[in-house]
Amino acid sequence: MLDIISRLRKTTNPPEAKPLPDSQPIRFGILGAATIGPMAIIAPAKSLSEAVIYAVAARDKDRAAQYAKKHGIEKVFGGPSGYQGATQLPNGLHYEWTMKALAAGKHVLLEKPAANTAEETRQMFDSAEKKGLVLLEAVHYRFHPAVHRAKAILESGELGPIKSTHSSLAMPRGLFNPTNDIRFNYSVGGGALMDMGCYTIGPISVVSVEHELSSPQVDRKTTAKFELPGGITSTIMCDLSMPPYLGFVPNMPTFTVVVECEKGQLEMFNYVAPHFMHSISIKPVGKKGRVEKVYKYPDGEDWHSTYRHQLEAFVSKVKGRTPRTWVTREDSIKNMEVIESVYAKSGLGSRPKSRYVPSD
Ligand SMILES: NC(=O)C1=CN([C@@H]2O[C@H](COP(=O)(O)OP(=O)(O)OC[C@H]3O[C@@H](n4cnc5c(N)ncnc54)[C@H](OP(=O)(O)O)[C@@H]3O)[C@@H](O)[C@H]2O)C=CC1
Ligand SMILES: O=C1OC[C@@H](O)[C@H](O)[C@H]1O
Repeated sequence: MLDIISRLRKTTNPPEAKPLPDSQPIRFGILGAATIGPMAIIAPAKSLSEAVIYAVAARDKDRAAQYAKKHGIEKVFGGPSGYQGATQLPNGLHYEWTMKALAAGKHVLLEKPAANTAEETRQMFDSAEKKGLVLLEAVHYRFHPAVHRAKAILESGELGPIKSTHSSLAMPRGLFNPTNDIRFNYSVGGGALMDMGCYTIGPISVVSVEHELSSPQVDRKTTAKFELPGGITSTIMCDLSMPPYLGFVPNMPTFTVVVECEKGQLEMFNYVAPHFMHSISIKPVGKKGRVEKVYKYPDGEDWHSTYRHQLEAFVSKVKGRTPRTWVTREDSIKNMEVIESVYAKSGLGSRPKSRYVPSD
């Protein structure tokens, strides 16, 4: 327990990094005075010598100014040059503001899911490639050593070939307000599948879908079954507002993946935010099981969050180095294709395409 508190404390309030003598920090401008900002980029940047949160832009300048003051950000709105972008806007605005940032010559760290459609995602990556800029969808958990370890166990053959996977991501009712949270707002790209389902899928074909709706086009909860190459089946469940157990006992958030293999099972608890706490339970058939926990890379710290590893990778890429992990153009496009295929199968349809038309 003390370990968890200590990690949490250092993750949210990390020691400040000193500038490097031979490398200029990359200056970031944040688009949106967003809730996720402090955890996803502001705190991580404090402990990275090569990143500075330099500017924040918001629709309401006063709000941006308050946010800047609270988080020690120098510029409000920022200028057209000299900093890179991080878009923390609702999903439906990712395309417009990423295209604008790329057009202004900025590298972009883009919140998940990449956009409302696969076609918009393709266009953003085309634009970034044309201009030689870095664009990364923030699928942050993929950068954490615990997730690398779980993958390595599965790839080692210890548990044999994968037969099926089941991933559940669910938040208790009351955490997000259905009347004003972006997650429940169709016009800005809401839906459980967009918000949390985007973490659960890969290059897979949907077989069946069930949704529970919070409004006519917004899935509060989605469960879907997929088929992967090699006869592997995969199910996902994502819920923005789990009803209380027995009608009154609040649920804990659920972030679990279970992988059934021919020679055993791997279950990872909290794969989305493993830096707080996680466990990887390995249960080989007929043998004693074990639990592994991996909080750090050999050259890292146990309080380095998924977001901090992600930011480090982004900065490395911008600086021309090769990051340990990357989320590719193909990953992001495929993810959106699968999300759209699930919405198509359920009849809800894709989230609305952006009306923004890029000028070049
Ligand atoms: N990586 C992660 O772990 C997480 C990622 N996310 C992702 O980050 C993004 C932002 O999420 P979160 O911080 O929770 O969102 P917020 O509710 O804080 O909204 C983010 C920003 O979006 C703008 N905004 C809010 N509502 C509207 C609206 N109705 N129309 C237009 N703009 C609006 C506001 O910009 P302004 O400040 O200009 O008013 C706001 O600051 C999403 O894409 C989400 O999927 C979210 C949580 C966790
Ligand atoms: O990590 C996350 O967990 C909760 C979600 O609602 C959020 O948007 C997501 O990114």
